[in-house]
Amino acid sequence: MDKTVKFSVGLTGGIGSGKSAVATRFAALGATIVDTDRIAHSMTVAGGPAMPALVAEFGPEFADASGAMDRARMRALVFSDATAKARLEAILHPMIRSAAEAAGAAATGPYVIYDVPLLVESGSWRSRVQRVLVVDCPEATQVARVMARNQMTASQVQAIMAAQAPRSARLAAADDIINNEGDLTALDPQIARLHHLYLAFSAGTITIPSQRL
Ligand SMILES: CC(C)(COP(=O)(O)OP(=O)(O)OC[C@H]1O[C@@H](n2cnc3c(N)ncnc32)[C@H](O)[C@@H]1O)[C@@H](O)C(=O)NCCC(=O)NCCS
Ligand SMILES: Nc1ncnc2c1ncn2[C@@H]1O[C@H](COP(=O)(O)OP(=O)(O)OP(=O)(O)O)[C@@H](O)[C@H]1O
Repeated sequence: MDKTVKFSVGLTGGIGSGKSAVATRFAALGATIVDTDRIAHSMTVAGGPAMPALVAEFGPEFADASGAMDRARMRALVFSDATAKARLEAILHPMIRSAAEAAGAAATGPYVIYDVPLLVESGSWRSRVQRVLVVDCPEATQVARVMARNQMTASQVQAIMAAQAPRSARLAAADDIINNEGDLTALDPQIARLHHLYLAFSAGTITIPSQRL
């Protein structure tokens, strides 16, 4: 591994699994977090760098009156039409990847956590991180949490889950797993243990298993 590149972890999990809750806690311990959902949002605000290409591809009705992406309209389209989802991703993913890499290169923490919902689905992300950390909870818990957070119906949440890798595929790709079935306080000891492991990897006092290099 290039010594100038910081040790990096790809944090992933299905919608509503608890990635943001986990990332916030790692940040409190000093890790640098690069949140690809947040980057994606910044690309699609009014005047955002992806907006000209999105309007050209999908039409002006996919921008709201301010010029930002109409997220509800785009969500309804892409989670019922796989081709439209691929067209959206073809515009956004390269932009998200390069902004995420720039943020990672500027990291001030001892290691970097890239929060990437689609890490298992995307070969290019898997090869960019040294370690894959999966946040896991039962699918019924994901549905309940997202329904409560976003005022969505169960079938709307299930349509998004159907567009993501299955739970079994994510678990098979994991180097580390955080179980988020319980309450939020159950995260803390799991995160403390992994933080010490990642500090040791980043300091070189433990060797990273070769299959991740
Ligand atoms: C589809 C969009 C318009 C829905 O917007 P919305 O505000 O409702 O959701 P938000 O962006 O906050 O994403 C919430 C969650 O949806 C899931 N999700 C988002 N995009 C995708 C996708 N392309 N495929 C599968 N799941 C997705 C993730 O679990 C994500 O954490 C938006 O997610 C989007 O622009 N997606 C394309 C960019 C992308 O792939 N982002 C994922 C991170 S790289
Ligand atoms: N252990 C928990 N107990 C109760 N609520 C939780 C727990 N973990 C997360 N939540 C809540 O569930 C919702 C989803 O969590 P969070 O936003 O962290 O998931 P996420 O994986 O980042 O979601 P997304 O894929 O949509 O970005 C939030 O409202 C959060 O507050």
